[in-house]
Amino acid sequence: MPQLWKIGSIKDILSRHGFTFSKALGQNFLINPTVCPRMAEVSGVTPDSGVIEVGPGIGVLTAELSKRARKVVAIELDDRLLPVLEETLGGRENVTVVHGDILKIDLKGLIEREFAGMGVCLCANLPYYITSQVIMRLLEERLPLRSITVMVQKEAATRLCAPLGSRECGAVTVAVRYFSEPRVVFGVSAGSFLPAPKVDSAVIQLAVRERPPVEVESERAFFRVVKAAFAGRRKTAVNSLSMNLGLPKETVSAAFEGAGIAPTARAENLSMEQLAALAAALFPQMGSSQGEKER
Ligand SMILES: C[S@@+](CC[C@H](N)C(=O)[O-])C[C@H]1O[C@@H](n2cnc3c(N)ncnc32)[C@H](O)[C@@H]1O
Repeated sequence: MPQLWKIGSIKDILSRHGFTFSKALGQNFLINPTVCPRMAEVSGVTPDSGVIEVGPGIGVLTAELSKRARKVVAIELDDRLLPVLEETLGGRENVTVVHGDILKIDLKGLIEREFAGMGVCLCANLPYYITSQVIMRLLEERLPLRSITVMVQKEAATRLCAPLGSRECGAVTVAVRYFSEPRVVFGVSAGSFLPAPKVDSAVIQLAVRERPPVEVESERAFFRVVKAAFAGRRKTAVNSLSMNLGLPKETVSAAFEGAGIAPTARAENLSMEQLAALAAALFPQMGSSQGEKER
């Protein structure tokens, strides 16, 4: 097993395999030797738990996770990295590398098959082009994950962990807070990666909630309202909801009045409870979108 943390050996492995970085696959590999142990340390992984990693790259984080977990399953899309991972992680018996796409793979089945009887965490330096999609998939499917610890771009970290009511808050912030309690754990400079991206990064952690903080009759209606409210950032929430849900302004205004919300409020001023109250009031008037199923 080569000493992975040295930049020289990382470059050497990659050049021996003729590997070139793919920007399209978000390939910025960690070369700062302190980041992976720190991430693995805060990930919540224990000797009796399992961990899923998205995009192991050449396996620097995987190796740290394998020292602390009972089992690691690392899902990598780029088949060019499979022989590299065979070289770097081949000797580790508690690591399984799966060739697949995190957005398509059957994660529920994988967890049942690979981690029977274990608590499971997810820890990854995410490919940034699919940050929100990956996080929303993990949360919406209600996978039995204890926590999700991921490296994301600094701006994404701020947005995903923003408190409701702040300027950075968006529809994805509400969704993340509905399913989890998020926090920024530590910042990571752009120079910690090869190649160095243009922006800094941060590790965030989502502690998955057992129960959402508000009760909603229909999650579909709730998230349609959230998306519609935040879709017109410079408009009042009444105007955004009316326009994006195709409802008369009077209907939306009445829902605001009924919930005791000022008609001038913007989406970022609304609390989770207020968004839930609006969804409950507007739900009977909202036609269902094609192909969407009630939960
Ligand atoms: C930011 S790099 C992280 C690599 C490594 N974990 C590290 O920290 O050095 C993202 C990794 O995700 C992989 N990847 C990109 N899209 C993916 C997808 N849809 N499913 C699984 N892996 C993917 C890339 O090939 C790359 O290995």
